[in-house]
Amino acid sequence: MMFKISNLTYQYEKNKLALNNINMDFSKGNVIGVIGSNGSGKSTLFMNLMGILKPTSGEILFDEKKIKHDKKSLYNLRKDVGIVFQDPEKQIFYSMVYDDIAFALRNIGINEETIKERIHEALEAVNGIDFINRPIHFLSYGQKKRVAIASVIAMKNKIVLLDEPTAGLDPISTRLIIDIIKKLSKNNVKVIISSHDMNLIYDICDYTYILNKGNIVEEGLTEEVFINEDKIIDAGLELPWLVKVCKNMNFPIFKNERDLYKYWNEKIENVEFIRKKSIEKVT
Ligand SMILES: Nc1ncnc2c1ncn2[C@@H]1O[C@H](COP(=O)(O)OP(=O)(O)OP(=O)(O)O)[C@@H](O)[C@H]1O
Repeated sequence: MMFKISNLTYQYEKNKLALNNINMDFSKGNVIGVIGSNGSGKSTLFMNLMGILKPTSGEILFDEKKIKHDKKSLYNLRKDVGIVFQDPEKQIFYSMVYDDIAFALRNIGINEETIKERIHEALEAVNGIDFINRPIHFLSYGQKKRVAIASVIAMKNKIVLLDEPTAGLDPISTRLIIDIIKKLSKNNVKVIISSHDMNLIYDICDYTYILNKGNIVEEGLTEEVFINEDKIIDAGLELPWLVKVCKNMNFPIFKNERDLYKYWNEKIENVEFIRKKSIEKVT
């Protein structure tokens, strides 16, 4: 059950390509990152994947079949693929949280009993069970975003697209979202994240694509795509802080903070050991 994109081009206006002949294969990772600066084409890509936009040329294969844009095909596609838009307001259809999450589930014919269970489960997962009977417009931006994520969790999609999942969120909510993404991945849901938050991508994606003005300029295992700093800078991005620190300290490049501290503490202990030994020798 996977997306494969070949030679996808998308054009909103004449003489300007929002996506220029791109190729992607989402079987290459479990949590896939798509990074790029403002206007690089990330949202356009996601809207093509959801069938909201139709490729100008090239094709998107899902499960080895070309995506079709008739009502029935899109209905089937969206049973498997869910999206959380950057702006949670875009995703709200009903005034009450419960009904809003229930909407998509009712749409695919799930019974009310199961819907109730799924809504509880999904809201628990985003730490938002308190919102269940609240009107959505009473919620803050970050709370709305969590409701939007609960909606896709409740759908039990096989693939989830997250457009800037942590933009505008405080550190606690950001950590919560990271945990949710890790949990989804553990449950074999493929997660595709678009972001210009390099730290987020470095932390959770195992495979990453870099978009620059509609072109894919780099792709690979996440640890490897950040090796070429010039390409990152050229794409209007920056290195994740961890990579920057490791690089400038001439350390090996670590994938997580814990390994860096472990390495540093061992180094310090070593230095301490040598210092003690040298004192022993002298005395
Ligand atoms: N509805 C539209 N009509 C015309 N041009 C558009 C439209 N939407 C996007 N574009 C153009 O397409 C290009 C890609 O935009 P897109 O929104 O996909 O970028 P993005 O990477 O998601 O940006 P951001 O990080 O700001 O969300 C930009 O040059 C943008 O100006």
